[in-house]
Amino acid sequence: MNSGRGLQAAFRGGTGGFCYDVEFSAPTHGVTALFGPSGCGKSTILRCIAGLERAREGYCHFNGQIWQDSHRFVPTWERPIGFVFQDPSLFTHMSVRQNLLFGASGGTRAQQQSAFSETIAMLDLEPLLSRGVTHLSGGEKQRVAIGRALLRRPALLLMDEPLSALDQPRKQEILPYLRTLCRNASIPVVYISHDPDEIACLTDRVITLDSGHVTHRPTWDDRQAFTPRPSAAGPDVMMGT
Ligand SMILES: Nc1ncnc2c1ncn2[C@@H]1O[C@H](COP(=O)(O)OP(=O)(O)OP(=O)(O)O)[C@@H](O)[C@H]1O
Repeated sequence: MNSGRGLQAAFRGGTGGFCYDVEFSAPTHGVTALFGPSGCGKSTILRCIAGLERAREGYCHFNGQIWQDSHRFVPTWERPIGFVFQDPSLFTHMSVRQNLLFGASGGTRAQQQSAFSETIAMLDLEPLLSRGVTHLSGGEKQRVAIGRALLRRPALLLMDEPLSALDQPRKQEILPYLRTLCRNASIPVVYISHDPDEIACLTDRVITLDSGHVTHRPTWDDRQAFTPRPSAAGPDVMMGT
């Protein structure tokens, strides 16, 4: 495994009776899916990348920074990541604007204001800014959660089935926003889903998992400039290297 740019990860361990042993990498651009049936270990592996789970043996490098190896384990709050979960977990005593600004970081005041304007435009949040979050629809809450994660200016965005708690109409409502985000954001994304349509619509390459193991992984070349794929094309799924 090289230690260049992008994400390089290898985790071996167990949670309860479940054992995993995976190795994969992802480039610095576009959306990499972790895909597989329910219970195959997608969330566990994403939690390992985030440092929310500590694999017994683990290796995780991102853009040359060591997040985990045999000597060190960087805690979650020191990893430059944004995390969007299935449950938006918003602060119910705060307005949409306050939720978005919570934890917003990095750059000058002008850069923060510009990032805020871009994010609310991309996710169409302007009409919601002064509202409380309790009575937002599921899709609106998830848009706020995505905006909040982006405003932390993460170097890597981790998304764990962000649409799975939504019914079909809410999914259809939020998919265009996610598609825009995935195409426009310059942040690499690792995206979990077990929905093939979502994977085809949103992601550029797919790592498939089964029973805690990688069954297929794509090849990629980070020296090539990233060209967003036309929306009609499917993601790059290739046999394991
Ligand atoms: N804290 C835990 N204690 C015991 N077992 C766990 C724990 N967390 C996960 N597991 C088990 O590990 C396995 C993998 O779970 P994980 O949530 O990573 O799968 P997944 O592929 O994300 O599933 P889904 O698509 O249903 O969310 C499952 O069998 C699950 O029951």
